[in-house]
Amino acid sequence: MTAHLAAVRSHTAAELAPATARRHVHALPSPAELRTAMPLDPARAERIRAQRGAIRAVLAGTDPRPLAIVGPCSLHDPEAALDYGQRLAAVADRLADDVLIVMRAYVEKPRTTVGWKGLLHDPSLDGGNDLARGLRVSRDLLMELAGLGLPLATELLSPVAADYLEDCLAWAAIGARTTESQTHRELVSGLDLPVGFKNGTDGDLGAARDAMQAAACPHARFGSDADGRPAWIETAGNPDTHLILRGGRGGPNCDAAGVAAARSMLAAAGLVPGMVVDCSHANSGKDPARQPAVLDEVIAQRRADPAAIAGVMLESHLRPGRQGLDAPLAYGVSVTDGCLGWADTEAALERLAAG
Ligand SMILES: O=C[C@H](O)[C@H](O)COP(=O)(O)O
Ligand SMILES: C=C(OP(=O)(O)O)C(=O)O
Repeated sequence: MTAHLAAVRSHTAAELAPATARRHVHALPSPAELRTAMPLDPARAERIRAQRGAIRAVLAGTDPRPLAIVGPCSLHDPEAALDYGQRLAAVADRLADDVLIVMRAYVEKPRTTVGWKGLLHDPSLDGGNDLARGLRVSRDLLMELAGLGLPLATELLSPVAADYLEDCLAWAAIGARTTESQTHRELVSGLDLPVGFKNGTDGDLGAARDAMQAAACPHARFGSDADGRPAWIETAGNPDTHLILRGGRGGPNCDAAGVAAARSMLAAAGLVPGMVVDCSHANSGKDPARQPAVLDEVIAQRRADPAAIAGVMLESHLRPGRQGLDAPLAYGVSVTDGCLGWADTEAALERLAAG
């Protein structure tokens, strides 16, 4: 050991990472501690492994059913999330021969500037930002939802948080704001689950293509081990990534011409053609009432060419629309992007299954 390293080791952790005027450091349990305190039972873990395989088969085209990633823009109320999950699980069972339904269980939200960042960051929805409680509440909710038998989807925003939640997930997204991030591409390279990369908020597809190529390769990255110690992590590369068309500043990109352009880009790069269309965000102009029309356009395209689009994403909650956090909250209404209500969601999934 060099004299310099010995000197560093003689310092306490607090001395090395002091609070400053610009930051205050709070302790968290390690991923191993949280997972040991809140273990996923073996039956659920086994089912999640099978769900990952089922999603891979749809994306590879060996299962002809469409994938439907459906659920709230964000989960803010565990009771409403479980109520929603129970209804979705019943529909997923009923339509299982014709559509593979996965629940959006988003506990982290990327923001354009600032705003509520999700249950994981602020479980009390009051700006208290108790991330330690956010981890417990989020893991508890994901485990309960997984217990309903639904495959779960989330956006992986904080690479640190992924270590605490990844085992509960059947699918993950890298969002439009982070698809270009090397850190997120390296994270995906080490994940053993299918992952969708969204096109950029400007509508650029190239960043998602580059992300898929980068994530398929092995990497060496900085991270921490299960006990929270700093670690150098070697990742093997993830072959199970795909594109998510979410539209961009120029408008939607999921019409037949947009899908054809995306397919030829993927083919030129030698990437899997199975893509997902996000019927919300810029493809609906953030107007939830337009999601069914976007879905119908996707269904028509699939009818003409079943291989054109592997799946869809819908933002949906128990009740339609959205609400702010500055007034008493109505039950089952999104606190982030506007969502379809339950009746329209069920009707949309039935059309997708019939299509
Ligand atoms: O899906 C959610 C939002 O579109 C995304 O988190 C950005 O939200 P914002 O523009 O309201 O910050
Ligand atoms: C934030 C989301 O989407 P995007 O990254 O496309 O804005 C989302 O799906 O919740």
